[in-house]
Amino acid sequence: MAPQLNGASGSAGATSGAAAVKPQFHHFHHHRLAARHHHNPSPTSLLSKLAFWSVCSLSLLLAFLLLSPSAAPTPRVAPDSPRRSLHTSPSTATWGGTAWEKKVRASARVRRANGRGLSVLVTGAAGFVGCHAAAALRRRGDGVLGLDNFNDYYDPALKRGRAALLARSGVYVVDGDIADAELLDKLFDVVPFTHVLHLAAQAGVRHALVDPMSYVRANVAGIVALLEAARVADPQPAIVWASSSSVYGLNSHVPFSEHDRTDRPASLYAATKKAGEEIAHVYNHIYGLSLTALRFFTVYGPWGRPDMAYFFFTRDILAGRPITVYESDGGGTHQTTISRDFTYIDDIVKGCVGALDTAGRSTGSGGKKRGPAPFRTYNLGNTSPVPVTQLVDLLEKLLKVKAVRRVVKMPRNGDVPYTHANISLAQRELGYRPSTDLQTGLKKFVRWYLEYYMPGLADKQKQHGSSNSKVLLDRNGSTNSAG
Ligand SMILES: O=C(O)[C@H]1O[C@H](OP(=O)(O)OP(=O)(O)OC[C@H]2O[C@@H](n3ccc(=O)[nH]c3=O)[C@H](O)[C@@H]2O)[C@H](O)[C@@H](O)[C@@H]1O
Repeated sequence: MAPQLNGASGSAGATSGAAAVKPQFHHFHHHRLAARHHHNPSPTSLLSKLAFWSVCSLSLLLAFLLLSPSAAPTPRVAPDSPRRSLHTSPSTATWGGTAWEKKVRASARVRRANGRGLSVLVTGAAGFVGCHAAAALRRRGDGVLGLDNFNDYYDPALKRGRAALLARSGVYVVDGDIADAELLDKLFDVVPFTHVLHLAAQAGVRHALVDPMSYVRANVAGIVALLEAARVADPQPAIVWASSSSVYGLNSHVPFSEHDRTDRPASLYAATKKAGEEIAHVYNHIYGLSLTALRFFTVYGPWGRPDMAYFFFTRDILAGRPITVYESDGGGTHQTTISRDFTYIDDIVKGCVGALDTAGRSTGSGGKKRGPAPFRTYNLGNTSPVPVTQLVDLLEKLLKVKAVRRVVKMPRNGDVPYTHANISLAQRELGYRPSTDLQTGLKKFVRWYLEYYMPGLADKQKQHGSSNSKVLLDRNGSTNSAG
C-alpha cells in the first residue's frame, strides 16, 4: 500500500510555453480582455452609444431568430464539454464544463466550522512541496485547489501518486499549465481565492545547463502569467511563492541574510528565481498585489524530488552504483567543504502556512491599486549546514549499505559551495521554527523510499530489524523507477 503523506514537495509543476498555441475559449477570453482595457467615456456619449448598439443588437437578434429556428445563445461555458488545455507537455489534460467547475468549487471550499479559513490555489500541487503544503492546509480545514501540468522533468508517476493522495483528502489537482492564461482566468472566475501558494516552477540547479528555456518558460513567463491573472481577479488574492536560496549565488557573507547581495547568481535557475523576485516587486508596486517570496534551502523528505542528490544517492547506493560527491576546489572561499543547509519538508510547510496566515491583503481591485500592499522576503532554512560527505555517511548508516564514492572537484555546473540561512526574520514575523535535524529527516525519507519503491524489502527490514545489502541490490534493480 502506498504510504500516506505525513505532514512533504519542490517540484517542477512547471509551465510550458503556451503563448504560441491558439486559445480555444475565444468568446470568454475576449470578454475579459475587453473588461481589462476599457476606458471611461462621458455619460452622454455612453447613453447615445448604448441606444445605438441596443437597436442594432435587437434587429440582429430578431433577424437571427427568424432566419434560424434552431439557434440558441452560446453559453459562457459549455456544459460538461471538456476542453484541451494549452499544453506542450505530453498531457491529455482537459478542463471546463459544469461538472469540472463543480469539482473546482468543492475542492476550494473552506471546511472549517466557523467558515473562516483560507481558500488557496496551490500551483505545483503535484510537486514535492506543493503536495505537502496542500495536504497541511486541507487538514486544518482550508479550501485548497491544486494546479499542476504533470510534466516529465522527473517521473510523472510520482506526481500522479502525490495527486492521488491529495484526491483522497478532497483536494482536486487541475491538470493544467500556469502559462495558460485562459485557464487561470477561468479558475479565478470560478473561485474567489483569498490566497495563492505559487510553487509551480522548473526546479533543479544543474538541469539549467541542459534545458535553459524550460526555466524561462516556467519561472519567468509562468510567474508573469500568474500575476497577470491575479491582478485582475476580484478579489485580488495574496500571493506567497517559492524563491530559492540559490539567489544568494556568490554571496560569501554567512549566514545568508535577506539583506545580503543577490545580484551574482551562479546558475540560470538562480537567475530566473531572482527575476521572479523582481517581477513580483513590479506587480506589488503597480497593482497592489500582496507578495511574499520564500527562499527555500535544499528541501528534502518523503515524496521528494528524484533529481535531488539525497534522493538519487539513495537510489544509487541501494543499486550498488557509484555516486559522485563534489568537493571544493578550495578556491579562496571561506569554506573548503561542500555543504547545504538541508531543510526538512514539514518545517518548510510550516513556514509556507505561516507566510499565508500573516500575508496582508492585496489592495487592488479590477487591476487598479488602491494603496500600498505588503512585499516580503524570507529565508526558510534549517540554520545548520551539513557537509555533503556527512549526508552520504548518514545514508550509508540508514540504508546499511556502503556507498561507492567517486570524489571529484565541483564542476562549474551552477552549484554553489555552501548555503546557510539566517532565519531570524522568518522566526520573528512568521513564527518559523525548524525542528528536524538531518538525521531524523533522512530516516523518515528512507523509510518512505523503501516502502514506496521496494515494499517487500521494507517489510523484511521491519521483521528482521536489519537489511541485507545483497537483497537490496537485487531487488532495487527491478523495482526502482524513479529519477
Ligand atoms: O535550496 C535551494 O535553493 C535549491 O536546493 C536544491 O539545490 P541543491 O542545494 O543544489 O540540492 P541538490 O541538487 O540536491 O545538491 C545537494 C548537494 O549535493 C551536491 N551534489 C549534487 C549532485 C552530485 O552528483 N553530487 C554532489 O555532490 C551539490 O553540489 C550540493 O552541494 C534544489 O534542487 C533547488 O531546486 C533549490 O532551489
